[in-house]
Amino acid sequence: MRLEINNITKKFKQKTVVNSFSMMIDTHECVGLIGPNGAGKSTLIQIIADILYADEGDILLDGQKISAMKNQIGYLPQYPNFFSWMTAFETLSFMGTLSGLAKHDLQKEIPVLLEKVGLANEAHFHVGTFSGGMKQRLGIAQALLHKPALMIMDEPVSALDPIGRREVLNLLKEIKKETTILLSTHILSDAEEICERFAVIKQGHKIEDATKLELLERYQESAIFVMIRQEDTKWLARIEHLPYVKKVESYGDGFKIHVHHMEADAQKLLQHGLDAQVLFLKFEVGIQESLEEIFLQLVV
Ligand SMILES: Nc1ncnc2c1ncn2[C@@H]1O[C@H](COP(=O)(O)OP(=O)(O)OP(=O)(O)O)[C@@H](O)[C@H]1O
Repeated sequence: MRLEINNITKKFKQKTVVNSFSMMIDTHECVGLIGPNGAGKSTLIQIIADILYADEGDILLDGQKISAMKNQIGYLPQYPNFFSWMTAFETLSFMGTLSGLAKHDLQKEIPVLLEKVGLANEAHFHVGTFSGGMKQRLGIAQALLHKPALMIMDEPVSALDPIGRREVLNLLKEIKKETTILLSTHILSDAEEICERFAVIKQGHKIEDATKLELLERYQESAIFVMIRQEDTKWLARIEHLPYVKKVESYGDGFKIHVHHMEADAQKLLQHGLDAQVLFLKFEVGIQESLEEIFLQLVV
């Protein structure tokens, strides 16, 4: 399976909310579409799910227009809508029939799916009695009914409480073993738990598309973290004027020393400190930012 998102642009009146967005997703990838509120995630997701038309560009699945490949896609909207008076079983049966699945296949498949999403014991309970997490798991079951090759989910966990969030994230970890996933979220830690790759969208533009490792490497700061004794802090005033030191600042329990060329300058700095009889309690080369910090730098 290969999903190609080619130069998608979407305008609402004069406002461009998705701007020449391109990306490729291959089988068994789990990609997080990350962006702040209003970045254009839902709009893009709906275009991929063929619910909304793009003004420009096209979406191809295995080289075919998405409209001809809809049966390969499972879509979970941001706010799935259910009839509260139907049971979970009836809901899946109703939705399955609407999407053209045969009744006898549904009778066999629905119990398997309810088991998979952890709702086997609630199969005959009314959806109106379900928690947010249970409804979202039912939504996932519905999206999986026709065994899609690609699952597209719009903010699947953002609105849930911690328990519901945990239930759904655990379920997604299982589903990703057999299905390709694209999910949108404005909460990076949700995507971080299940996705290996992140596409960052800001004001409709794709501003980053990288794996976790690539992001961490790309945004690693050229800085050295040192912890020294109080009596050695006068050394910091001396190094501020060295040509290879850009800036010295307080950082946590110690100091961050920004340099030009991390490894070479770290050697020089260490030597300089040792010559000045500084006792280093900690000397760390390269300060690793968290993904959250990188994301904030990108979108703010
Ligand atoms: N039908 C519409 N008509 C006019 N403007 C719209 C419409 N749908 C979305 N927008 C606007 O497009 C922009 C992007 O909205 P979108 O819902 O795609 O963002 P999002 O990244 O999913 O945000 P959120 O996380 O808040 O759902 C917003 O400014 C929104 O107000």
